[in-house]
Order: sequence, then structure tokens, then C-alpha cells
Amino acid sequence: MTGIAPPPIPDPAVGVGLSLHHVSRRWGDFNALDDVSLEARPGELLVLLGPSGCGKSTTLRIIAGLDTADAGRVVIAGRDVTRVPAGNRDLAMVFQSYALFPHLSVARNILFGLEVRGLPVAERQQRLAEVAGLLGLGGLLDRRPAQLSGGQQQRVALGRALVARAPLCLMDEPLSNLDARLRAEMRREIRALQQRLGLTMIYVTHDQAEAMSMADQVVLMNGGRVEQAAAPDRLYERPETVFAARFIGQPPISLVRPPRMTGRLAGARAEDITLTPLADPMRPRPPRPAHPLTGMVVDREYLGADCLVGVQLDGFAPADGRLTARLPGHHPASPGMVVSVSIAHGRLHVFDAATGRRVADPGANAGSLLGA
Ligand SMILES: Nc1ncnc2c1ncn2[C@@H]1O[C@H](COP(=O)(O)OP(=O)(O)OP(=O)(O)O)[C@@H](O)[C@H]1O
Repeated sequence: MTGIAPPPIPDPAVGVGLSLHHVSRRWGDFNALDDVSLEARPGELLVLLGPSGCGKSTTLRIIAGLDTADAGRVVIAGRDVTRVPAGNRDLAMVFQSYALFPHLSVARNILFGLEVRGLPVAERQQRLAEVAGLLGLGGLLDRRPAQLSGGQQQRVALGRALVARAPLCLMDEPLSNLDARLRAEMRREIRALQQRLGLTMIYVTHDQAEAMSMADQVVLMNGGRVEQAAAPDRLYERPETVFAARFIGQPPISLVRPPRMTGRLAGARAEDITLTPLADPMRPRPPRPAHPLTGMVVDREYLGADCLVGVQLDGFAPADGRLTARLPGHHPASPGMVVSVSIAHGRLHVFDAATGRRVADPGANAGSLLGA
């Protein structure tokens, strides 16, 4: 703790800023978190995204005060809370399991924390009515959790977090127990609620679609480190590393090892690749680029509105020259067809093969350099 007095408690309807500064956490020799820094602005929904074991939950637990960092600082609303116990951090948390009490009604589950804090009955009832209205739980208040669907249980867990009126809300994979349709519905609901209440929310998921559709900022983690922190569109449009490029996007970005670009990996998103059938591969139609990129279609996956077409590039080693293009469903490309391949202007991503880092300026002619 610093010697500075904490600022007054903020308006409960307005989120507070949160920052981590060089946070590390070890278990024996294992670095679960290694120098993690991040910043969420007030009212922002920040998603911690990454593969299993990358340190998302550990980060969240350290923010909550349920675990302690070995090094670094946690700052909430301008106050250093690194050594402040969980109960005094003025935040709410929703767990993956919902952690509802099975023997209590929905109403008592939602109000449990306020009862423990000794809030007057009238205020409790007023907050309960407010939250139940907000989440559409009005008709369910007397039921037990076992009498609710997964989505309704999720709403109760959310209600319990919201009723506390904490300006910072932490969520650890809150939708992982729900089916795909309900997940999509609930993520829209949570996002709308978070924006309406102006809460700052830190949301953990390993699902990139969830992250991209909900977040103001995505913090992509890998092996206990922050790989990249950016708005979803920035992360997609300008991945800073090979890991970020591969983790975000479906189908994953195609990465090839161009013979003319030693030590580089070049990547293109499926929707940025165009294939033109070459009737006679010996005589491509004009205008003819200096280094035409050609290849053969090796597979095609029909998806209705569009199709995914795999191409093996000519002049590339078999393992290093495979692209996947997203084309209209009616596109004629089929296995065995010889095609010319073009990549939309400015949409080629180039990385250093050794470091995995983006090459900021691969040269204006990067597109033609791809040509074998
Ligand atoms: N109490 C512990 N003791 C030892 N190692 C731990 C402990 N808790 C977590 N770890 C390890 O720290 C790493 C990070 O775990 P964490 O739960 O933060 O990952 P995660 O990204 O949330 O993964 P998931 O998506 O699978 O929940 C993992 O390799 C995990 O095995």
C-alpha cells in the first residue's frame, strides 16, 4: 500500500480504471505470469484472451485479490491495491461455475452479499427489484437454482454481481456452460448491460469470436505474457506477431515462406485472396505481373454463401506454400484447377521468421516479392 489516502468511492454507476504494472507470478520454476502490464479505461470491456494455460485466470485472480503477485502492482481507480484484501477492492466477480447456493431462492442468492454487508432491508429490496427488472428475472425470484435453465442461472450470477454496484466487474468464462445459441444471446446481453451501466469489465475467454464481438480492447496472452493488446479490429487487421495472426481469424491466416523473401513469413487472410482460373497455365491473360503467383487448387470446402479453397503455390516447398482463400460459394475453383493468385493491395502481412514479429515495412513491392 502507498501512504496516499484512497480517493472517495466513485459514483457506483460509473466504471473505474484498472491497471497492472509488470505483474509476475511463479509456481516453483514455472512462470505463470511474466511481466504482465495492461490498462483498462473506465467503462471499458477488456477481454483477456488466449489458449488454455496462458495465464488468464491467474491474471483475473490477482486483480480480484484471490491470488497475490510475486512482483508488480495492481491499481484500481488510481489506488494501489496490490496488498489490499479481496473484500476491500470494491469489485464484483462472476465465476465460470456461477457458484450459486442450491438451497437458496433466486432472490436470496442475489441478495446474499448485501445481507452479509448488513444493508437495510428497504435498500436491499429496491436493488433486487432493479436488478431483476434489468435481467428479466422478475418471475423467477422464488425458484431454486435447480429449477432454472443454464441461461437463467447465468443471469442470477450476473445479478448477484450487479446488485453489489461495484464499478469493476470480473468475469471468468461465464458462458462456457451454455450452448452455442444461448452463448451468442448472452454475450449480446452482457455487452449491452455493461455499456448501459458504464461498468468497467474484465472478461476472460479462450473463444476468439466472443472476444472480438464483445471487447473494446482485447489483451491476447500467450505463455504468461501479453502478446498484443489492441481493439478487436486492430488486432485482426494488424497482428504484431505470428502467434496473434494465427490465433485470431477463422479460417486461420495462411502463412507461407516465399523463396524470394529469405527469413520471412508472409500471410494473407482468406478474404483478401482472389483466385482466377487459368485456362492455359502457359498463357496467362494480360496484364501480366512481373512475378505472377500461380498455383493449383488442392481442396474446396463448400459453406453455402462462400467456400474455402486451398491452393498449393508453384515454386514453393510443399510445406511452405499453402494458402486458403474465401470465395463466393458459386466460384468455379475445384481441385486440380490451375489458378493465378492475387492478394488485395496492402493486405499482405510480413513477419520475421526467427522472432515471429511483424516487419513494419516489408517494402512497397511486397506483393510481387511473394512471386516465386
Ligand atoms: N495453484 C497452482 N499451482 C501450480 N500451477 C498453477 C496453479 N494455478 C495455475 N497454475 C498454472 O499456471 C498456468 C496458468 O494458469 P491459468 O489458470 O491462469 O490459465 P488460463 O489461461 O486461465 O487457462 P484455462 O483457459 O485453461 O482456464 C497454467 O499452466 C497452470 O497449470
